[in-house]
Amino acid sequence: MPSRDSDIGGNRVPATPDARPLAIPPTDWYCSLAAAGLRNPEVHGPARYWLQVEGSFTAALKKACARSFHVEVQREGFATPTLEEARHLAIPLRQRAWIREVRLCGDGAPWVLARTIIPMACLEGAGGRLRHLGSKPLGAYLFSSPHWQRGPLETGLCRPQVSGQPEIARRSLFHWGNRALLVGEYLLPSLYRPHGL
Ligand SMILES: C=C(O[C@@H]1C=C(C(=O)O)C=C[C@H]1O)C(=O)O
Repeated sequence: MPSRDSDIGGNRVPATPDARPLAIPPTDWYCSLAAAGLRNPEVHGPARYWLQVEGSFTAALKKACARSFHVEVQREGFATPTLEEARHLAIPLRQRAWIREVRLCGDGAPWVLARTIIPMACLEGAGGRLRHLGSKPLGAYLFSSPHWQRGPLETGLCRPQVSGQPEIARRSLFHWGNRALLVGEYLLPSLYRPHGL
């Protein structure tokens, strides 16, 4: 499996010294909250609200902020998705895609890590804008377009390797005709356990 850390070129943003502990850990995906909840009861706790947000996640996070919301691009560029991601997107297994990893920050602190796989077909025509989002949230683009439709949400259970990494995640495909991109959102405990409970 290609290394996520080494093969993203293009507009790669150098990792900041504190980026490592917040890297996205390997994740198992479940089609229902109930199935994931059998393995991690936290899915049924305060994280449940965030796992079920149907509209723009960015908009929901902005509402939860007392002061400010911002997107920090960790890295983005052409790279090879994992085999599981390629299968999920039904694209050729070694085909490169535009991969974007960001931190979604509320009131100055990282709340969510997000990894988006944008296959070549999505970058054609108007989709070319997806390579130039910078710190503009992807959700603002997806939810303001009449073309993109979200598929069902899956719940992820992460296998954190270092403390402080996300433990719970969600992801879904967004479809435009026969094109699809994959958005994964990895919840940091600071989002649903704000007082470290
Ligand atoms: C898909 C959305 O976009 C959000 C913004 C992202 C980005 O800027 O890369 C990634 C995942 C999101 O949670 C959303 O707001 O629902």
